[in-house]
Amino acid sequence: MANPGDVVEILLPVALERTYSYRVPFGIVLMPGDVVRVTLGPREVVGVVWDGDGVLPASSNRLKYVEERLALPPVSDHMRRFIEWVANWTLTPRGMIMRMALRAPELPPEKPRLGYRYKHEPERITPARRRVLAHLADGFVHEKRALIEATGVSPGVIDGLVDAGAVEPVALPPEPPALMPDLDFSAASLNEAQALAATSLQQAVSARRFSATLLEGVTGSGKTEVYFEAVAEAVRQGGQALIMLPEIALTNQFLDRFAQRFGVRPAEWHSGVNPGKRARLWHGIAKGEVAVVAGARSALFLPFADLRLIIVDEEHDSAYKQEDGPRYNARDMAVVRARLVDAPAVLASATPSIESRVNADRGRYGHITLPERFGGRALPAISAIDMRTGGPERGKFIAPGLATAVRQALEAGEQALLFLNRRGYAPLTLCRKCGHRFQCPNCTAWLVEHRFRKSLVCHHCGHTAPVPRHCPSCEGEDTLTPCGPGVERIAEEVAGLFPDAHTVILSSDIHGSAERLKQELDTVAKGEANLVIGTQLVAKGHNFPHLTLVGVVDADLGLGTGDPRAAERTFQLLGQVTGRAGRGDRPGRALLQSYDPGHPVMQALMSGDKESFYTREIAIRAKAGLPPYGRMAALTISDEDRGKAESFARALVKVAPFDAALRVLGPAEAPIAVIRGRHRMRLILQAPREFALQDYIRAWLAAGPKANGQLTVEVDIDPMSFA
Ligand SMILES: Nc1ncnc2c1ncn2[C@@H]1O[C@H](COP(=O)(O)OP(=O)(O)OP(=O)(O)O)[C@@H](O)[C@H]1O
Ligand SMILES: [Zn+2]
Repeated sequence: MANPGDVVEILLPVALERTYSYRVPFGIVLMPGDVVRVTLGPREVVGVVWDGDGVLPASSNRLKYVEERLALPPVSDHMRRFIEWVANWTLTPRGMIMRMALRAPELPPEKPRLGYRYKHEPERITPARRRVLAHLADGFVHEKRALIEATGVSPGVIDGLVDAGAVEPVALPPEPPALMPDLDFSAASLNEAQALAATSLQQAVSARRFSATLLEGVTGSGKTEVYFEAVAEAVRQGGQALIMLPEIALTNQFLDRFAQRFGVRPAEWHSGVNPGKRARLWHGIAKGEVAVVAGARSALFLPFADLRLIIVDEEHDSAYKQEDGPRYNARDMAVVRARLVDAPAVLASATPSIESRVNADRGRYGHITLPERFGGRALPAISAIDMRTGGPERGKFIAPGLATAVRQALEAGEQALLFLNRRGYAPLTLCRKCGHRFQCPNCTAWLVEHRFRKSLVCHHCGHTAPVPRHCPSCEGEDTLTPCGPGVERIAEEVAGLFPDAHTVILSSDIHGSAERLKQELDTVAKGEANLVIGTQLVAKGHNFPHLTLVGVVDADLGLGTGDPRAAERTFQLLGQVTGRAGRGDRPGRALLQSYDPGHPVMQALMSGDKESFYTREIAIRAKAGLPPYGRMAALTISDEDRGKAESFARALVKVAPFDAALRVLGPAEAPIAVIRGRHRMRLILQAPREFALQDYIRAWLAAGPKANGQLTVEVDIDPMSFA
């Protein structure tokens, strides 16, 4: 506790490691975690009273005073430790992490909600007044907005009725930020395996201590139903639960399923929630009034008053890794947060990450499996179309075998999905006459043609240019040719093959808004569209009951990338997308178009022998010392001037402290050598599992050359993307 005149340490939202000393003014007492406003140079900033730092001697009498303590819930002890943990892990200044935890605290002044009640007939009556009075005739209090909507009158009409004393205004209590789930609304009757799994998770919640459990169940086995019961347990005990989802999976479908179980939707937390709503939720969560939050990565930093369970659904999803700002993996940080609050974490997936599988195999995580689909439904039968022998004619991308299967599905009144993880029309455009290729002026990347938008787009910096009529290099007319397919080109081919199908394309760039995309997903779920063409966003967690056929247009797409997780990712993505088939009454099947159907990933998918895939992949990782058997970090040094970036990277490598256990690879140009005009040099660090990688990097960077000008050094611990 700090009294007036005392010196306190304040953590400020700036990119510096240290805290700042201020003096406590008269009239207030400060505790660690209190949120305060202070001046920093010419600025006013919001900071948090921090503990544990060396306090400056009270004699330094030039210290400024804290301006005021804000009327916000203090940042809890848990949250402060979590902030320290994430900062330390990602090598990010603590203040920048703290900022994420204080993201939406400014509560807009609560607008008084007014309602109206009928009192007596006015002396003067008009048709508009009559409509209002008729609506109020039920004797209940009606909210102004709802009343206006229902009657179509202007607000003045209501005000007039109030002035005439005919209608009485009533103050309504503020709307709650989220409705309380009804635990007994409609519990699913679980099958035996599900019930066992649910009981075990409920016990973990009741134990009130940290545990981590991998909930591994095949697609359609009912993982969601099972973890809902654990959520119910946390709420039954008066606590809160957080369900984390890859952002795109926060669909109406998920929210509706929650509502089917609990009567209301959960509170949603992601970038699309409007600021007013966010602020009210944030405060409701801090007060413990919001019981269940379904959220994306950033939900980890919410100020839960009494968090008793964290679910990470689709835990293997690389969308959990934040790739800019502090580079953290929300799945891993969820486990950390659970440990700090002594609560269980449940990681759910049909195709777990190798990391989580190894943790489960070693007994560090609990392991619950659901080996079968719910309701006796079979997993889809998966087979390959060998593109070397059974491929389509030149310039086409759908093999005759796949076209036939689609036709059969459509004729049977079923739904088919063609999956290609590539947005746009064509990934490369070139001139047939002179060979000119369209490249982004800011990046080492080809421009992707987007035919719907009639433009060439860079997927790295967003650069957009109209598709020209002439080749800019040789002036040739109509010589430009698209190379390779994106989903739009598949849609074009499909339109020729199946002109009568009701086709939708699901791709993140087409729908404009998340709301529109949610609507499109709903039309698919309802079976209104019978032919779906989609990128990876259709793969994640959706339940399309009418879907019986999945065709993977290019199953080899993710394999040749040199990324140590290429095989794992491909296995997960294809396992996920093929798992959309046959979830309803009719059995499903999937066809993989591949030039290498003998590849272990294709073989594992076709045989359904998931275990042999994991065994093999884990052995490869162990042998090569790759994660999770070894640790990795990537340093990206970038500058507008290539020479500067390169000489800085070389200078850095020269001063790397020697350690026999550590390997420093590079510097080498990053695979995408230039992004947004910045040249990127890459260093990769490989170390044994127990190596204190963060400490090493911290010491190294502190001793190394100082970044100046606009040169930046980005550190990525456990990198997921090597682009
Ligand atoms: N006990 C149950 N009673 C009724 N319906 C169930 C039950 N268990 C699962 N289902 C239904 O089976 C379907 C698949 O369940 P769910 O989506 O929970 O599976 P999942 O394992 O999460 O799948 P995925 O990994 O593919 O996302 C859903 O429509 C769900 O409502
Ligand atoms: Zn670009």
